[in-house]
Amino acid sequence: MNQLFEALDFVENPLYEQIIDDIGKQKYAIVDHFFSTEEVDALRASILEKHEEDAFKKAAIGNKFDELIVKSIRGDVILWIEEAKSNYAEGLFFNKINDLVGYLNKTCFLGILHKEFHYAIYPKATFYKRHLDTFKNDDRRKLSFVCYLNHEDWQPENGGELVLYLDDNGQEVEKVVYPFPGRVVIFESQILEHEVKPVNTKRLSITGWLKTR
Ligand SMILES: O=C(O)CCC(=O)C(=O)O
Ligand SMILES: [Fe+2]
Repeated sequence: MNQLFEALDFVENPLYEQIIDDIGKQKYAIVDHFFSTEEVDALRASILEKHEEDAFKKAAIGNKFDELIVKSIRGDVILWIEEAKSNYAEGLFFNKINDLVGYLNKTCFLGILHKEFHYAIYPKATFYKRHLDTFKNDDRRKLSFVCYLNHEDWQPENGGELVLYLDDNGQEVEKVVYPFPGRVVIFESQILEHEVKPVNTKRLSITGWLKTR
């Protein structure tokens, strides 16, 4: 009887189904307005407030690299977000993430047990060179998740495009994604190489990973 109720509990979500379909077919999904204008505004206020508090650290790659080398690879500054200490805006963020993860786990058997997210600010003239999001000897990151917190009037000329390097029957194809506010990009961490092109204006985002262990 309990099992029956659990089955009845499941409501198909067309947006999530589209995401699952897209990732299955093309290794990535792009969803515009995943976060509402109100949610993006709240998260933007939060990222900027925390930046002012100087809580951001220069993004580091692994931990042994020389700072100069790091800078030549990536120039963003990041701040990890702790769900347990969420403010109002972060609470809205995690509500949506947890709903999506619950759905993925119910329908795709992905076994996402952990997640990690950080704010990222790319100051003018910074970038993140082409890379894969998985570390050597660590394959726990399954899906990469990026959500943009830029202003409503963000223009393509501001730069900072995310470029996904796709494989089209052995041919490399570039998929250019503009960091428009509310837009979310989800992709297979172990498969898709990608980069962030140099920005001409400060670029705001949350990046994270859904992990198996
Ligand atoms: O901000 C983006 O569009 C991608 C960021 C990224 O690739 C990373 O933080 O690993
Ligand atoms: Fe990345």
